[in-house]
Amino acid sequence: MAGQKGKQTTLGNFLGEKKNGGNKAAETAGNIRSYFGNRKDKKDNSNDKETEATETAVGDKRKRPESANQKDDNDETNKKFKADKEKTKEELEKDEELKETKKPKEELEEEDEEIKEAEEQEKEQNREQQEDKTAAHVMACFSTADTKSKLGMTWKEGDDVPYSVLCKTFEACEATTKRLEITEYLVTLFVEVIKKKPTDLLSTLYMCINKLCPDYEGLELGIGESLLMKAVAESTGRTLKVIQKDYHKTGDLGTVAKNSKSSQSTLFKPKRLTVTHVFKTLTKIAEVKGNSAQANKVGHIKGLLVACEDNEAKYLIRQLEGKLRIGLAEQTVLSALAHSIVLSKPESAKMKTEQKEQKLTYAVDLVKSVYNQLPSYNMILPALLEHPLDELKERCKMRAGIPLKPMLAHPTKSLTEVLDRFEGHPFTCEFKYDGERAQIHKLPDGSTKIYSRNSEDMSIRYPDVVEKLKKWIKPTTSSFILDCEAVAWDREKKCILPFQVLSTRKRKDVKEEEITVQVAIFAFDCLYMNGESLLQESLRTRREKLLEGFQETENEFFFAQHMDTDNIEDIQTFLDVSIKKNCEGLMVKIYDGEEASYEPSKRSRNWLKVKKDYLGTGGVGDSMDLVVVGAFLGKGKRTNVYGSFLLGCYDPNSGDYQTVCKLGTGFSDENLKDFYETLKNYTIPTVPRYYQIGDNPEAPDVWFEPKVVWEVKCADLSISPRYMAGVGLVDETRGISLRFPRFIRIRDDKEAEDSTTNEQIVEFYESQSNGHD
Ligand SMILES: Nc1ncnc2c1ncn2[C@@H]1O[C@H](COP(=O)(O)OP(=O)(O)OP(=O)(O)O)[C@@H](O)[C@H]1O
Ligand SMILES: [Mg+2]
Ligand SMILES: [Mg+2]
Repeated sequence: MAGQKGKQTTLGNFLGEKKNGGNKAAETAGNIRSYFGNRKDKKDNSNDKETEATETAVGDKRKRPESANQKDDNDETNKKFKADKEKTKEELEKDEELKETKKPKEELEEEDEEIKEAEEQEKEQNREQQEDKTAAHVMACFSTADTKSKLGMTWKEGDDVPYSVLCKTFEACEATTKRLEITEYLVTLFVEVIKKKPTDLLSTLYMCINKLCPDYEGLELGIGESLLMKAVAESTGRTLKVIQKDYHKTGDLGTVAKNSKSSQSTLFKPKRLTVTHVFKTLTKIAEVKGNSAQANKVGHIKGLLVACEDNEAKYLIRQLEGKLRIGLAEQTVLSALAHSIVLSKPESAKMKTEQKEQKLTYAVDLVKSVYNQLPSYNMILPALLEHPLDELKERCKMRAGIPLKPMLAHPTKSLTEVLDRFEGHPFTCEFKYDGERAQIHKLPDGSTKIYSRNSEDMSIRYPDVVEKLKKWIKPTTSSFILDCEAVAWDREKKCILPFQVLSTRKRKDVKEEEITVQVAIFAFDCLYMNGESLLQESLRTRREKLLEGFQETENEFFFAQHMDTDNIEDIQTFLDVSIKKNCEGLMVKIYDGEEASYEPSKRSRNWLKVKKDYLGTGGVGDSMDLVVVGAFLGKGKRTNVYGSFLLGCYDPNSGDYQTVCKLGTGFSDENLKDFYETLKNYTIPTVPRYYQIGDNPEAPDVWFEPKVVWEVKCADLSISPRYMAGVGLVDETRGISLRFPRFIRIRDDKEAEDSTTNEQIVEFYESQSNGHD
């Protein structure tokens, strides 16, 4: 626990720290970095402080005449000026009169609240954009020279990229919490790779995000600890017992491997590792199947470990574990990639700072948006390396067969909240079906695929759906991507069955003749049709395409029920019907205009979910999906199983899990038995370094790897020194915890990294009618 406290302090130091770059550009970077540094504890600062920090960041931009910010400002002023000019004198006088009439205090407070909320929303939306712009500004002034020597990038042009260079970059990234600094390291690495060995860029990039291929290809690392410990022991000549003991002390097998290596004397020096060799071997390890798979894997791992030097063993082991956890968010990697493509082009050296900055901003927007539509580096990288940026969109178009990350919704607590948020916008209501998200693709060659919300191939899970799907398609429809929910379905009674029934369906090796749980598909969106992307179209248009291109088929395929009205009574009735029909509530979506476009991978405010269970509770608005990180041994009736559990949420910025509550209710005896059996496979000897556990005197009896995700409801949320969720965002040292949490169900469609994030927990906390403290 002491280690955890230490971690908080270190974090604090980093946030305050400003690195000295030595030149002017670095100074600007320093200012901007301190803005980014504050991101993590954004909300624990007073508002003033935050505005000040933001202004430092934006300040530089405002001075430059052509900046995008200023243009926006001007546009706004012009619009207002025009509008004012069009008003008659009479109207203007009336305006003045209105201003002078004093409003009652409550009304003013309410307005204040509204303004605050609107501002918050806008801030959130602008934040990412602002970060991209700031990064572009810094990178335009940035020279990779200093960073290059720090990261030891001295290998010869044409040679393979050494693994040591990658590991030094990882080390530098791990030592900071600042996104911008991480971007600098990555850009330096990528630019160098592009210049010296562009064919190594793909493996370098995959190694940075610790993946072997796109998610839909389904090849994953994540070697069990016992196997890794065995390999470490065998390759270093230390006993397994000593390795285990060391692991218990540090909580990081990577560090144990590194230390074991340094205490070992080698007689002959094996050839230094290269990124491509390690990547290929990792792929082999992930692919090995069959009887002697274990021995085969250990063999490969040992082969790599023997050749490791310095900190290489540390990162190699972490890569094998499938958790690099050095704070490299995929968005940062994407933006670094875009920057390095621009900066590695010879013409960029001749560009003026401002021009370069524009080009960088353009590249980041472009690469991110193309990646959203075609999430495959295998396809994007060659286009980026071999062709002009301007051709990227044309060359890398969305296509059937490559799954998109689905658009997600924001929770709300009441229909009035929905009406308030969507005021002035046409919107549409749909039933919210309670099943599993399914993205259905039909490729031009006639084959079909079904993907989960995580882009996993679910075609083998739903062979029955794949088989039937041709009947639903009208002859004019050749290729498509549909966004749907698969729900358990009773063919006799012709009704939806609860989620629990669906979850009893087998996940693997499903044979059509053995299927006991039937599913029906409810389609609510059409993202692509006959070779054309529909993402930019409004929901109205996309729905039209859906209705035109498909036909409902009894017991198999339906269009999501919808109703377009803004009458609250009608919506209420529609909601009641949805519940009667075994749905969870409603999804309310903006229907027309730009905001009605489909935003892949985004939790958008243009889609709101209203769940019946949470209406009028004044509480939280939605359930949470949390990771089981530890357990307490049961007593009395629960002897021999775990009696209660410690749960955590995910911090995507650091890759850490932060504890959020202890959970002991909502389980059946059956559940507890099952969970004991499953979870005991994931026990680890000590609390890992990527768990932030706070100052809780009640430590669990066992710790688990972050594998199992449960859906949990709670009465409300409060600040607590015992838990760490969102620490630094609302309170400097304390986190947020769930009060009266209750187990709802397993979420085996979610991985630990898809669980509720620290920022979402903060949002839930802040949206409570009255926060407890
Ligand atoms: N008409 C609909 N439109 C969009 N999504 C729908 C619809 N009906 C059901 N869904 C499902 O609702 C999900 C969103 O709400 P839900 O609360 O179930 O989210 P979740 O799966 O717990 O994930 P998260 O809480 O992260 O959003 C979608 O991902 C989709 O699977
Ligand atoms: Mg759901
Ligand atoms: Mg949910």
